[in-house]
Amino acid sequence: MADESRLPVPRNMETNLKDRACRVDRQLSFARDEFLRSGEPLPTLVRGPIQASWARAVRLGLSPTMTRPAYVHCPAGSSRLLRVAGPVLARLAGELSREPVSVVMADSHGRVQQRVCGDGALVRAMDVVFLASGFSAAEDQVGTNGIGTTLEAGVATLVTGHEHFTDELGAFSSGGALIHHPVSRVLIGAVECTVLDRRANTLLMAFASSTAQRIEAQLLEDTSAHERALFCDYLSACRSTPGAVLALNADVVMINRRSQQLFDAADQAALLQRAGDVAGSRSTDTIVVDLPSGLVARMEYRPSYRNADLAGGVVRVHVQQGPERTSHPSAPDVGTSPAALPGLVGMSPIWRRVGQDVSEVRSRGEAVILEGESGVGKVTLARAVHELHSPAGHLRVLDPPAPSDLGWWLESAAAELTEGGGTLVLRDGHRWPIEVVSGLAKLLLAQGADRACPTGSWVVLTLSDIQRNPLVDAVLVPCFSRSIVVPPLRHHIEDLERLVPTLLRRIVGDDSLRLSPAALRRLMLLPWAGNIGELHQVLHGIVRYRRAGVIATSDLPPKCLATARRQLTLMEELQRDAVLESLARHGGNKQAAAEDLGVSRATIYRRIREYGIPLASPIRV
Ligand SMILES: Nc1ncnc2c1ncn2[C@@H]1O[C@H](COP(=O)(O)OP(=O)(O)OP(=O)(O)O)[C@@H](O)[C@H]1O
Repeated sequence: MADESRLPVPRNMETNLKDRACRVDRQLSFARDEFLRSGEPLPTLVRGPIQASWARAVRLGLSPTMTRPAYVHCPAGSSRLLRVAGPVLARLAGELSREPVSVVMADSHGRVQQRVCGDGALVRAMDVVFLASGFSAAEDQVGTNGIGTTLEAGVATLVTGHEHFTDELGAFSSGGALIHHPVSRVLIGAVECTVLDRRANTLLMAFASSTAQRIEAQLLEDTSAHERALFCDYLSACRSTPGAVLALNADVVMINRRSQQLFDAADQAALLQRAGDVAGSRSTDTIVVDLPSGLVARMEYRPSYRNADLAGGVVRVHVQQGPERTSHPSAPDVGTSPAALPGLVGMSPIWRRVGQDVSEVRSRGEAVILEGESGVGKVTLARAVHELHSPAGHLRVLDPPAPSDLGWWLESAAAELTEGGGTLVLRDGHRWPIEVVSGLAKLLLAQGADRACPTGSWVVLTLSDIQRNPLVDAVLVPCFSRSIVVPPLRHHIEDLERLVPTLLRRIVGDDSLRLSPAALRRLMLLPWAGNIGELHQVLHGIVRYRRAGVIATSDLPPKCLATARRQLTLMEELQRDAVLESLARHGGNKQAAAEDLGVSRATIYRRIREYGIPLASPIRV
């Protein structure tokens, strides 16, 4: 029998098909322009999933003209998905070597991990629109497209021609399919088949789906081997250790009976969280953890391998110290650390160490840079060290100057430097204008403040370790002999137990308001990107509603109820808050929240899991 796909298409039929496809694409182009102008989709011309995707792009403020998306270099073998799917994609590359079609695979965040394509023209066209390894194809970066929209909608999606949100992608059509972990069914990526053709072609989706299935089958084989290797290491640790043992990787967690006997549920959760933080590491590590119950535990982490691949990690846990601290809300905030830095709260080893380092630098009179994220307590630390060493001395904190105050600011700095005997804190140097940076560098060099300070004035410059100012790095940093990093709150989260009562007392003025142990445990799970400053703001917000009694978990603001395991980007925080607010509006109904946000129920569940949004807790806005 003749192969029908090879039969010639009659000429006039081919022309009719082409005409029809061009007409449909012109209509789509018109509908997209109308949508961008009026914000109203034309439902008869635009399919529902595409309308929802356009609406999301507009909500995120994306431009219909493509800008360079985020880029993260992903070397070969750098992720498990890449390593396992590699052979599948290599086989496909062979099969497709003469076809004008490409296969693109991305991780669950939409970052392109690999692209295979044997057609030179298509490769060049994809390079122009950044559809290449390392670049993000997430919907929040490039709008509607085969990968991003499939991930966002949580279902296989076809995007053709002007259904793409950006003009530049309008020449392509692509079908995307999801890749799930074959055991846990967690979403781990997406695969897209792309052609340089505006005409819809559902075969693209079928091809993408079958590629995703091939990758999942390969993952299943790999998973069993990894988990067997991890299990062997776990058993051998259990046999050689009488104490608690945990083993984990991204998919499984094993915990022995001894762990359950030694630790209560909150301590186990804290141990697992800490273990999760180190579990991706290839080197052994030992960390000391203050647990919510007051126990102090030492965790010894050892990576577990299958051949050269990391299969997970095994952690042996030893209890170092029994509960010793009071959880009474009025734990004193002065003199609590052995270094006895006045007004400085925190007993964790890392916090005491930084206090000691700054204090030693002050003893030698050396000018110092305190570097760290916003709100970590750089100025508070400088103030405390000043109080300890020269309580009668004079302390001046100079905030970044307003443009009209540059002259005044430099004069004040010069006066402080010459007066001597006190402390000058120059705050947030990364935000200073050029005149101040160079003016201050001259002053410091002239005053001899580059090394031990002859005048006795102790100079402290605070800098962000994230927002760098190249001029400050080049001109001002060399004027200081020491630089000390002040750790983010998440690195000494155990100090929260003392910080919260202190900050509440500062805000309310007495001890009438305290935090319940459950609410404290919840706060200890948060990443605190804005650090102690953010904690202060959150407590301030709560005090507006409750001025006395006990703050329960339900009194915490929605963002504190979500517990993502990693630091979220600004965009992710916006997405998390949108889900939280929508769930609150719809009484926790996920279907209604999904419809409200124009995403699938699967996406809502994925976000809930990824951003740690609690399902059982009451959510209020
Ligand atoms: N160890 C601490 N003990 C008590 N309060 C603290 C501590 N660290 C910080 N705070 C409080 O947290 C808030 C932020 O601290 P601070 O202004 O010192 O941070 P910073 O790192 O200098 O901030 P920025 O980077 O924004 O200049 C202040 O309200 C401060 O009182």
